[in-house]
Amino acid sequence: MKLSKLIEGLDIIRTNIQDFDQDIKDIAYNSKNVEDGFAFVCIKGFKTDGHEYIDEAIKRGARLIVVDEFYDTSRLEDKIPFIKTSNTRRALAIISANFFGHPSKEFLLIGVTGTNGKASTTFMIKSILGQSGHKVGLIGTVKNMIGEKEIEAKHTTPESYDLQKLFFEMKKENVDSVVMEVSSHSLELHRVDGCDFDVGVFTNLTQDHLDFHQTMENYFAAKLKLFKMSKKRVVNIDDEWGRKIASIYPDSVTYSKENGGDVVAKNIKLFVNKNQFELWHKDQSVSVTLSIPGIFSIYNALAASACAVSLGMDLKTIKEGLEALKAIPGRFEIVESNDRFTVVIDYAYTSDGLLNLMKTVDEVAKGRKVLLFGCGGDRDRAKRPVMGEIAGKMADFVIVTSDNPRTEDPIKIIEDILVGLQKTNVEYVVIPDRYEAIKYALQNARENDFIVLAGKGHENYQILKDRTIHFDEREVVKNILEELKG
Ligand SMILES: CC(=O)N[C@H]1[C@@H](OP(=O)(O)OP(=O)(O)OC[C@H]2O[C@@H](n3ccc(=O)[nH]c3=O)[C@H](O)[C@@H]2O)O[C@H](CO)[C@@H](O)[C@@H]1O[C@H](C)C(=O)N[C@@H](C)C(=O)N[C@H](CCC(=O)O)C(=O)O
Repeated sequence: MKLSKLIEGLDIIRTNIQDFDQDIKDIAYNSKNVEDGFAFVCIKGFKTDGHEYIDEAIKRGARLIVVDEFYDTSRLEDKIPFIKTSNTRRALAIISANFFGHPSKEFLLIGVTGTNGKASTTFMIKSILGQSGHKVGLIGTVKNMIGEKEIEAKHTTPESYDLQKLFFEMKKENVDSVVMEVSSHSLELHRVDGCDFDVGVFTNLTQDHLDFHQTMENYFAAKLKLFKMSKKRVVNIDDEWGRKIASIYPDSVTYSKENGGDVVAKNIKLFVNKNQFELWHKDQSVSVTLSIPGIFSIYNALAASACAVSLGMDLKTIKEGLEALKAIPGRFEIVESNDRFTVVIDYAYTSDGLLNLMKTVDEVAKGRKVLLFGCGGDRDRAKRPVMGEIAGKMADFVIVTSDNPRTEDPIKIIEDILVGLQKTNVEYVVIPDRYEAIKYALQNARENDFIVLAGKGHENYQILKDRTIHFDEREVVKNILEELKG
C-alpha cells in the first residue's frame, strides 16, 4: 500500500519522509514480526518499550518507523523514514484500519461491553442473527468464529492490527455481521479505534480490573468510549452504571428485569439445565425456553434481544435464535450429572459473577452446594476477601484452591481469600493444587451434592509463574472419575 494512503488520518508531529509514494508491505508492532518493506510501530508497553527494538526492526528490513511523542528522533533523521505521532497505540489502530481497507464499514458491527455476560451475550446475538440468515463473525474470550469455523482467541479483544486483519478475513469469507466482546483494556489501549460500531451493548459494571483502571470511575470512563463510538446503544438499566449511560444517551434501547425498560423478562422459571420466561417488547410477548441455565442468562438473553430489537428484528425471530443456542462453553456447563451428584464448571471470576453463579445454584441445587474456586495472581487483589465472604455465605462447603496464580505465591493469594471466608462459619478446606482440589471434591461427594468449579470455564490452561500448563476442567473431571472408578 502507498505510504500516503497508509497514514491517512494520522496526526504527524514530525517526519523526515520525502517520498510518500513508496510502498509499505505490511505492519508490525513487534520487532520480531518485521520483514522487508514493513512499517514498525513502537509501543511503550507495561513490560518493555517497543522503541528499544528499532535497530532490530531496521535490521529485519523495516521501511518506516512510527514513534511516540516522547521519543527523540534525532538519531533516526538520516537513517530511516519515521513518523512521530501523539499516541502510537492509536496510530497502530488507524494505519491498520487503512491497510485493511476499513473492513468494519462493510458489515454490521456490534460491540458488547460490561464486566459480566459479554461472551454469553455475543453467542446469543450470533445465534439470533444466524437464525435470520446472516453469516456472522464472533470475536471474544472463548474463541473467534467465522460462521461455524473456529479460530483460537488470545485476547478478549485483539490488538488493533490483529483485529483489523481478522475483520478483513471475515469480510473475505462473506461475513455480513460481526459481534464482538469489547474489553475495557481494549478501549483504554486504543485497540478498537478505527472500528465502525453500529451497536454498542452494555451488560453491567461491577468491581474488576482495578489493578489496571485504579477507580470504578476510570473503569466506567473506559467503557463509555464504546458508546461514544456507536450509532445505536443498548443498555441494562437494572445496573446503576447502565442508567448513567441511558441518561447520557436517552435514545438508547433499554432492557430490564425490574425497572420497566423497552425489553423486559417476566414470569421467570429457573431449572438445572434451562430457563423459561416471557420476553416482552412494547405490548408484545413470546415465551422463551433457554437452554443456558442461570439467572444471569436471562440478563444476557435480554441484552441480546434488545440488541436485535434495536436492529428492527421481530420477537419470533429472537425467540428462535435464543432457543437454537444449546450451550456456551464454560458457562454453567454441566460436565457430570449422575444419580449421586452434579458437577458444573463456570467462568465466574469476579465477586459479582460468583454471587450470581451461587444464586443460580441456590435455586436449582437439591443437596449441598460445594464451591471450589481461587483467585488470579497479578490481578485485582481487593476482590479476593470479597469473593471469600461471598463463597462462605452462599455455599455449604468451600474448597479454596488456585486459579492462574501467575507470578504470585498461590498460598499468599489463598490467605487473602481466607480473610473474607473466615468471617463466615462455612466449613472449608484449602488445597492449593487445583487438580487435587477437584479430586477431593469428587472423592468426597455426598448424595445430591451440587459441585461448582468456578473461575476457569472454557479456559484450558493454568498459568504458574512463567509456565502455562494445559488444564481443561472437562478433561480433569472425566479423568478423575475414571481414576476413582478403577
Ligand atoms: C495490560 C495489557 O493489556 N497489556 C497488553 C499490551 O502489552 P504491553 O503494552 O505491556 O506490551 P509489552 O510487552 O510491554 O511490549 C511493548 C511493545 O514492545 C514490543 N516488543 C516487545 C518485545 C520485542 O522483542 N520486540 C518488540 O517489539 C511489543 O510487541 C509491544 O508492542 O499490549 C500487548 C500487545 O498488544 C498485549 O499482548 C498485552 O496484553 C497482555 C498480555 C494482557 O494480559 N492483557 C490483558 C490484561 C487484557 O488485555 N485483557 C483483556 C480482557 C480483560 C477482561 O475483560 O477479562 C482483553 O481484552 O484480552
